[in-house]
Formats: sequence, C-alpha cells, structure tokens
Amino acid sequence: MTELVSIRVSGVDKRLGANQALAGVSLDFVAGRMHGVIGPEGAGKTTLMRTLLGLLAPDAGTIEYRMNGNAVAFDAIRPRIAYMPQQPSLYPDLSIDEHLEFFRALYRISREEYRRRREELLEITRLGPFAQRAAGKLSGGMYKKLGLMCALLRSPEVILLDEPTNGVDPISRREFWELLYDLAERRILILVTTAYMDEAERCSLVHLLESGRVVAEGEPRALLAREGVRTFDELFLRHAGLPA
Ligand SMILES: Nc1ncnc2c1ncn2[C@@H]1O[C@H](COP(=O)(O)OP(=O)(O)OP(=O)(O)O)[C@@H](O)[C@H]1O
Repeated sequence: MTELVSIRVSGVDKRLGANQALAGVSLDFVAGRMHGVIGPEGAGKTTLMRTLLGLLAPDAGTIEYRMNGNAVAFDAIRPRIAYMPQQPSLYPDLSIDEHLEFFRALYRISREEYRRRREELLEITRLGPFAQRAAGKLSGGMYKKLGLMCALLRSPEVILLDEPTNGVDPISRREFWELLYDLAERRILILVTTAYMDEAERCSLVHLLESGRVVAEGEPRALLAREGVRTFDELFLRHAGLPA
C-alpha cells in the first residue's frame, strides 16, 4: 500500500556563498498531489529540492515530513523519496538494462520485485525496444526517461523532479507528462520544477518562486483568476517586473 507523504516547509532560509537562495520559504506539499514549483533561473528551485532531500541544511526554518498524517523523522522518509536531478548522471556506455540492473543492486531490490518493476517501467516509458541501447546513444527525451526510470525503480512515495523536460522535444514532453499523470494516480506526492509555463497548468497546485521567495501559489486556474492574468507566461513576466 502506498503511504501518503506530505511535507511542510516553514520559514526556510538558505544562503549559498553570497546568494540568499531561499528567503523565508513556507510551502505545503499535500499528499497525493502534483505540485509545480516554477520560477526564473536562479529563483531557488534546485536549492529547495536539495534542502527537501537533506542534501543542504536550512540556515533557519523547519521541514516537517508526515506519513499518513503522522510526523516522521527524515530518516524514515529518505528511502521513500526519489530524485531526478536536472542533469541525470547516467553512464554513457551502459545500456538501459545495465542501468536498471545497476540501480537494482544499489537499492537492493529483490529479483522478483525487479522483474515486475522493470517490465512496468519499460512499458510506461515505451523504452522496451531500446533496452540494449547505450545511454550515450539515446535521444534527449529518452535519456530523461531513463533518468526517471532509475529514480522510480524502488517505488517511491515522493518524487522530486528538477526540470525533467528541459530541452526535450514537444512529443517527448507530452509523453513524459502522461507518465507523471500515471504516477499521480497512484497517489504519489510529485514535486516538479519547470521553466515551461504550459506545464504549470498541468499541475494540481503551482508555487511561483522569485529570488528565493514564494510570490504566488494556488490551483492553476484559480491562481490566474486571482492575479488577473490569462496565462502563466503573463504571471511570470509580471512578477519579474517585465511587460507581458
Ligand atoms: N553553490 C553555490 N554557491 C553560491 N551560489 C549558488 C550556488 N548554487 C546556487 N547558487 C545561487 O543560489 C540562487 C538559487 O539557485 P538555484 O540553482 O536554486 O536556482 P534555480 O531556480 O534552480 O535556477 P535554475 O533554473 O537556473 O536551475 C541563485 O542565485 C544561484 O546563483
């Protein structure tokens, strides 16, 4: 059974060198929903993800993780979180199958569970026919899908995706989103960062980050209506102080 995981971020600050990457960020990530964290380059999206993953410690503020409504320690949650970084670090010479086998060993997944997951993932990503192809010879979209497969191999309950569709062609982008909807139906908490404003509309809740602060958030349609704009492009430009 999937455990329902939620995350509450309260007043988190994080300074990196001379930059205040996060400045008093408070956010509620609700179990089973697809959250889009959007914002321009340097807004703090990656820093937020790395903080949620425990890779960076906040300078101030707290992050609370809940499972089925009960507060749990980060250590209990960590194995349930999958992360797909902006540039998945895959091995160019290893095939798709060799990558999956590598992560099976790393995550210590049983052979039986692995066979089931492998088949399922190859089917949903439609990468089955390419299972023997080296990662270095995959298209950009396929490469990203392989990154996602490696992250999903151990059935996470939370998945953090940092700009998963950046630089991917529109068809692969659409396929990728179908894949995310599929995951959302399993009540996995999904956090996705994106710089594509059309993708913001695909999320159930959107949070706009700007210079390390949350400047607007809500359900996509309601948020646009409240801000008096028609598109996320307009919202984005307005918050950046630029004419639409
Ligand atoms: N290691 C670092 N040292 C100093 N400053 C950093 C470091 N990493 C990031 N920053 C700065 O922190 C701020 C937030 O960066 P972050 O990478 O979180 O933004 P982002 O929204 O993910 O941007 P992008 O979409 O370009 O990845 C930026 O001003 C960035 O320049």
